Amino acid sequence: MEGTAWIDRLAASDVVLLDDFLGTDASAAVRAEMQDIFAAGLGRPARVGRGEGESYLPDTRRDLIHWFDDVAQPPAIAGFLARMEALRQTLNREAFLGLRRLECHAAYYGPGAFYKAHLDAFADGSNRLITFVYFLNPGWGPAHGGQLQLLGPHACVIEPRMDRLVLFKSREVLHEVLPSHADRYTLTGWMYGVDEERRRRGGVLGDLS
Ligand SMILES: O=C(O)CCC(=O)C(=O)O
Ligand SMILES: [Fe+2]
Repeated sequence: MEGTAWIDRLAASDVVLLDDFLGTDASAAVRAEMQDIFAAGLGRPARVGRGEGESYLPDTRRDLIHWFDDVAQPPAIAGFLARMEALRQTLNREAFLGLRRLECHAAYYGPGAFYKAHLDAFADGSNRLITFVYFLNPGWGPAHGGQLQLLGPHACVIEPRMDRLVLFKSREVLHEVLPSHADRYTLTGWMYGVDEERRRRGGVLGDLS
């Protein structure tokens, strides 16, 4: 990837697009592993909110997701996660964002699936600071739908093209996924700042990574 100019673009406009993120072979390998995950039935209907407020709201979102935990992932997905971890460290070094960790899930939007307008940061003092979405849809065209629509001052339409990564500020950028008319695979994740609860308890040092 080209230097760190993308960090200035993210700071200036809250959103940045990086095309050809992994390259042709690596992105195709990630897509194949994603297809295996969902073909194996590992996708679960995504829920909205968290903790006791979490619920299945099919009028709000209709994707299937599979969370990655700490155990080993298939090699191409592991390579993607390693790249994202490197980006997290670059953001900390160059932009002093204090991003402590990242989480990521695989998502599959089948025909008719969507995700209505939302912010990714929870209202209860969430520490999600940066959202990333990596698109895995070769041959995408407008008839396939599933565009990531940014709203409000950031309004623009992002086509979910193969090997494209978008990063945006989780608290600032209202967005929605328009109805998909084809299989749509993505890796979506978040980089977290200092845990608010932990900070209140004075345990920040234990959270350093
Ligand atoms: O798949 C996308 O384009 C965005 C997904 C999203 O907004 C989310 O999972 O919070
Ligand atoms: Fe989102």
